[in-house]
Amino acid sequence: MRKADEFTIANTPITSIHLMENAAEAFVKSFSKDEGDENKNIAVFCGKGNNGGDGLAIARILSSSGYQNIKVYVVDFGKKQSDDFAINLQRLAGTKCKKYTINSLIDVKNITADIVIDAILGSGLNKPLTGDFAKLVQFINALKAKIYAVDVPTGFFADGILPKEYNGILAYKTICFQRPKINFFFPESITATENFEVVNIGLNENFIQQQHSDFYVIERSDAVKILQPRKRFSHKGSYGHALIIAGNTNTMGAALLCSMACLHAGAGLTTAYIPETGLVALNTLLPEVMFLPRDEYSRIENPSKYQAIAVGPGLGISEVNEKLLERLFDFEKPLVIDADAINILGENPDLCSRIPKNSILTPHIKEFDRLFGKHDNWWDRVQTARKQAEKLEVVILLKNQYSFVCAPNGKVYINETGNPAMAQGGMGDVLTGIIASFIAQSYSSVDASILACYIHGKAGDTLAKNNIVVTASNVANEISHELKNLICFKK
Ligand SMILES: NC(=O)C1=CN([C@@H]2O[C@H](COP(=O)(O)OP(=O)(O)OC[C@H]3O[C@@H](n4cnc5c(N)ncnc54)[C@H](OP(=O)(O)O)[C@@H]3O)[C@@H](O)[C@H]2O)[C@@H](O)CC1
Ligand SMILES: Nc1ncnc2c1ncn2[C@@H]1O[C@H](COP(=O)(O)OP(=O)(O)O)[C@@H](O)[C@H]1O
Repeated sequence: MRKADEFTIANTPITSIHLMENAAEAFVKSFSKDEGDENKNIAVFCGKGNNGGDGLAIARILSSSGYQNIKVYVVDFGKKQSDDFAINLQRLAGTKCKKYTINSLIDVKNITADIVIDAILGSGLNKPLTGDFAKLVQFINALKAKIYAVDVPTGFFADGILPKEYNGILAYKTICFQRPKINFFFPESITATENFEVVNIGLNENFIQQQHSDFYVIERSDAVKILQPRKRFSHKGSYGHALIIAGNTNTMGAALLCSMACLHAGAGLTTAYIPETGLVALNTLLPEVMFLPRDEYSRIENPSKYQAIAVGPGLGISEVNEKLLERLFDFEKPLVIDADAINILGENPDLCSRIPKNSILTPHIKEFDRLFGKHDNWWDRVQTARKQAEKLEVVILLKNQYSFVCAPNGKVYINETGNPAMAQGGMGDVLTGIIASFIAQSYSSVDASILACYIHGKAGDTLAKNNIVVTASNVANEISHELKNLICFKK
């Protein structure tokens, strides 16, 4: 992002001070949607770098937009000021904002505020907070004001391993510029900021796109690009046959949910390879899905007739299922590997080298750590996922509120759709069914994973507009509708 700032400044008529003005305006636009009351006491804390420069410009723009009670606190603990900070300090002089300087902690004693705007340190943070900075931040957090952070909460590292003990600003919301910081996608960031919003500040988009980065946020346009319309004269054979190997006596629901999602995501044919005890439920709930009986003696006679095979949801961990997984590996055909199939691999790590290339593994955090070892932070976990995806030549879809699709070429696609209403059992089974469906329809493993993640979360988002909780079967039923909405964006 720094390079993009520099490029924009050097190659467009935009100067760095203009860019700062854009950033401040974008911040105020978002802030004033949330905080319409112009009489609240707002304290803007500004460091002396560019983050502080943003803070000064924000205070001025808020004041000229009608906010009445703005106090600006310049944090002067002996750091050098940036040029754009200095310009904005001059510009503040003509406004109604009251300005104070904090040279030491003695100066903060009587500060009170309803709202704090934190512009002390932003993306320039290069070491953990200590000394006066740490104490000041502690004081601000204790004000119990609603804190809005500018670009990054002070003390929060935008990328890299987050320190175990976070001692930075506890923001209600961070309004960040142009692109989200990678660390916002990790659960550890919830301490630093409850929410974040990305606002456009006019950085050169072409340049950002050309920059080398292994991390991409999945956008609707990506999903639209991947999704293919159903063609004239096509028939069920055109959309592939998916085999769902899932379910057990007590966990038949997993097989049903997975098959249901596979159906609604458009596979031409779906067969559930489940124990006989599931037959009645399958026929009752999903008459379109075919049945293949599974017991310890059964074999998949003709694997080549399936364009996609998913294995694992509710399968159970047993020697029989371990053998089943080994036989599947012998087919040397990409698989969608979820839940107990991953747990079986966790218990038999030697099997990993036999996973067919281009398979897709869909672990949640616990399954991931069982398979690849315990991790105590998400940054490392995602790095391991990347390494393993490259080494095993598979896609690893690490599931969470934000899921990470780690491709065999080292790229990571971050999915932003989905919400806490979806935090209920069976949701992952649905995702597996959707992926299997897309593989059956001939999408590549990476494309199928990206599209499935996006549409799964999008379905959850639509349903969460009117429901506090969204069940897995609701999501499965919504998929086809979401795909139809998406295809409408295709030119
Ligand atoms: N570029 C642009 O055009 C645009 C940039 N924008 C804005 O700029 C922000 C980045 O600004 P920035 O690079 O000036 O860094 P910033 O976060 O203000 O801090 C700098 C100072 O922090 C210090 N420091 C570091 N760690 C520390 C610690 N632990 N404890 C104490 N001090 C510490 C470090 O000093 P040092 O310790 O290295 O001597 C340095 O002096 C970005 O977040 C966005 O808000 C927008 O306006 C859009 C246009
Ligand atoms: N808070 C959330 N926000 C977004 N997605 C969520 C959230 N909670 C769960 N999900 C999604 O639901 C799925 C849960 O998967 P998993 O834990 O394997 O479920 P199960 O094993 O019950 O089927 C994942 O795709 C995950 O991304």
